Amino acid sequence: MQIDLIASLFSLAVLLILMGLWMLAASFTRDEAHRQQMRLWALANLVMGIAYGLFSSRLTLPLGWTLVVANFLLALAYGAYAVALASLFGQRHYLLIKILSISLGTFALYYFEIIRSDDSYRILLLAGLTLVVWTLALLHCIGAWRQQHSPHVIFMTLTLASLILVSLTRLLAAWYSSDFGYQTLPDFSAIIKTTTFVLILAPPLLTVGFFMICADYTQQRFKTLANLDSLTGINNRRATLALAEQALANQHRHGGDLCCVMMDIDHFKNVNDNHGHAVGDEVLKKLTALMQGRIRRGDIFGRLGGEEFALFLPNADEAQAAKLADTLRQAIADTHITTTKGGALQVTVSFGVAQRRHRDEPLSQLLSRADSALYEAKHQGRNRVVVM
Ligand SMILES: Nc1nc2c(ncn2[C@@H]2O[C@H](COP(=O)(O)OP(=O)(O)OP(=O)(O)O)[C@@H](O)[C@H]2O)c(=O)[nH]1
Repeated sequence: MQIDLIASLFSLAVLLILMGLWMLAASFTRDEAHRQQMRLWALANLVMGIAYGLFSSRLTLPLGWTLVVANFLLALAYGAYAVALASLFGQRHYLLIKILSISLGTFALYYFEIIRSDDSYRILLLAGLTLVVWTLALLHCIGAWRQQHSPHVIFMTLTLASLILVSLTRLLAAWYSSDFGYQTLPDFSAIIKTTTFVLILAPPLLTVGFFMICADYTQQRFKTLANLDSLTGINNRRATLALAEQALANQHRHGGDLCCVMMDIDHFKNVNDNHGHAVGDEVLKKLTALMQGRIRRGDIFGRLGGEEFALFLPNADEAQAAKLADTLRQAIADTHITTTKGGALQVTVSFGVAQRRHRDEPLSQLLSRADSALYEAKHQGRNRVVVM
C-alpha cells in the first residue's frame, strides 16, 4: 500500500486545527472548572496543526529549518497536552522535566539537522525526548485511572502507551539502521510506515479522549454539587436522607445500633433580625464547620433546611448519641462567633435524639421521633438535649 505522506500530514494539520477551534469554542460553553485545561489543549492542537502543516510543506520549504521548527512545535504541543492532563487530574506538573526535554530536544534537532545533517540521530534524539514527555502524560493518566476506573481515562492511557511503544520502536530502528530517513518516502520501511500511522492517528484520538474525560468530570462535579448545600458545603436534605436510607439498609443487613440526632439553632430569627441575613449565613457556616470537626468519619451530617441539621450515627446507641449531642451543644454555647461585620455573638442549639427501635423501623418514623424530641427540647427551654 502506498501512503501519500504529504497529503496525510496536510489532512492531519487541517483536522488538528479544526479540533483545536472546536475545543476552544467548547471551552466557552462547558463547565468553568475545566475551561483553562480545555483552552490549553485547544492551543496545543493549533500549535500541532501548524507543526504538521510545516511537515507537509517540507518539499517546498527549506528542509532542515522546517524540521527543526515543526518538531519544536510538536514537542511543545505534547508538553502542553501533558500539562493540561496533570492539571485536569489535579496532579503535579513536572514542568521542569517537560521544559528541559523540549529544550534539549530542540537543541539536538538544530545540531543534528542544521549542523551535522544526520537524520538517524535526529530521529533517535527526538524519539527519546518526546518519550519523556509522553511517559509523564502516561503517568498522569495511570494516576487518574487508579483513583477511578473511567473508560475514557483507560482509552487515553492505551493511546499514550501505543505512542510510547511506537516511539521506542522508532528509537530502536534508528539505532540499528544507518540510512534511516524519510527522504525516500514511498519506499520507507514497514516499521516506519506503521509507526508513522500511529503517530498521525494519536493526536486526534488523544483530543477525543481528553474531551470525553472533561465531560465525565463535568458530569461528576454537577452530581456532587447537586448533593451539596450551597451555603454550608455539607450534604443537602436530599443527599442526607439518601445516605441515611443506605445506613438503615446496612443496619438491617449487619445489625448494630443507629441513632438520629436532629438539631435546630435557637431563636435564629433574632440573629437575622438583629444582625442581618448575611451575618445569619456566616453563623450557619461557622456552626456547620464546628460540628463537622467533632463528628466521626462514618457519621452522616447534613442540613435539612433553614437552621435545621440532622446527624445519623451508625453503631451508636442512645446514650452515646446523647453524649455526643451534649458535647456539641456545650461547644456551640461556649463559642463566640466572630463575624465579618465585627463583634462576636453566641448562639445555642437544641437537640432531639432517637435510636432506631427495630431493624424494620422506616426512616420517616425515626426522623419523626427525633423531631418530636427536638420539639420537646425547644418546649423545655432550648439549649438542651432530649432523648425520645
Ligand atoms: N441567614 C439565614 N437565615 C435563614 C436561612 N434559612 C432560614 N433562615 C432563617 O431562620 C429563621 C428561622 O426562624 P424560626 O423558624 O422562627 O425559628 P427560630 O427563630 O430559630 O426559633 P426556634 O427554632 O423556635 O428557637 C427565619 O428567620 C429564617 O429566615 C439561611 O439560609 N440563612
